Amino acid sequence: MTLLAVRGLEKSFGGVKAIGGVDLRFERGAVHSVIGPNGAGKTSLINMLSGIYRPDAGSIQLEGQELAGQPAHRFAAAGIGRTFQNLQVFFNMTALENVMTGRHLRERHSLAAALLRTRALQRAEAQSRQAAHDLLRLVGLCGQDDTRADAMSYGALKRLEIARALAAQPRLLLLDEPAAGLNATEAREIDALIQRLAEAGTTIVLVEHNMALVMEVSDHVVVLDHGRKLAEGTPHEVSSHPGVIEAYLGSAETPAEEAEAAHA
Ligand SMILES: Nc1ncnc2c1ncn2[C@@H]1O[C@H](COP(=O)(O)OP(=O)(O)OP(=O)(O)O)[C@@H](O)[C@H]1O
Repeated sequence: MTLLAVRGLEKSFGGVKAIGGVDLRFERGAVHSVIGPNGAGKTSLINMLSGIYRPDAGSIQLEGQELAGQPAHRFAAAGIGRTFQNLQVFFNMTALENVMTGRHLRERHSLAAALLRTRALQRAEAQSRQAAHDLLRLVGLCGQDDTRADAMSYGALKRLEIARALAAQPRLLLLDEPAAGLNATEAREIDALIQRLAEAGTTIVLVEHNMALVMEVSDHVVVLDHGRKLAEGTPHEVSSHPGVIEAYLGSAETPAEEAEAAHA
């Protein structure tokens, strides 16, 4: 069943058409990847899917709810979460506190409740701590609740970023290059984590240059080139698509070659 449907999406910057009329469907519980050569429009697309950029035209519907043109907090409230290439982590806070900041997106308390520290608020805080603890365990950061972010490795911070995004309990999670800068072992941990999330029912949209990860984890791959959808299908279908091979020849290795190189 379709969770997110995108129709006729367009975005230009000056004379550059970053996204030029793209239609997409993201199915519930599946892992979708968006790939393409540098400048293809991947970041522009996920910035629109998370409400950071306002599209020039087109529709973005989450289970029939129109979100195009709404502010970013509406996308979050509707159930779209995301991670960022440049980590959105508070380095002077512990891992647990970082994850709790993500959960606060969903919580609403009155000023009076906060000032009086009502029992309901204390209960909510205890639940929030427990949920953050569980998420750290889920992403493989068990035992690091009280570790300050500035003492964590880059690989651990990438997983902390995912835990922070999950704290808002998104139905659809946009992952912006979660494996960038990671070694092969750390990338495999991200691979396993994505599979666990999808099995638990979270729909994933992955933007990633690590083709080994994309080929391994995706149910469905969309290939963008010059702001347009060049191909889509299973990893096998897109990696043998002549147009995709041609698009990659000018800039980088083909998806299949990149996947092989990443495995080596
Ligand atoms: N904020 C912006 N201002 C001006 N031009 C932009 C902006 N964002 C993107 N572009 C342009 O839109 C086009 C698509 O860029 P985008 O960053 O979406 O591609 P990408 O596929 O994410 O590339 P990469 O893989 O290098 O991150 C590029 O020509 C880029 O220069």
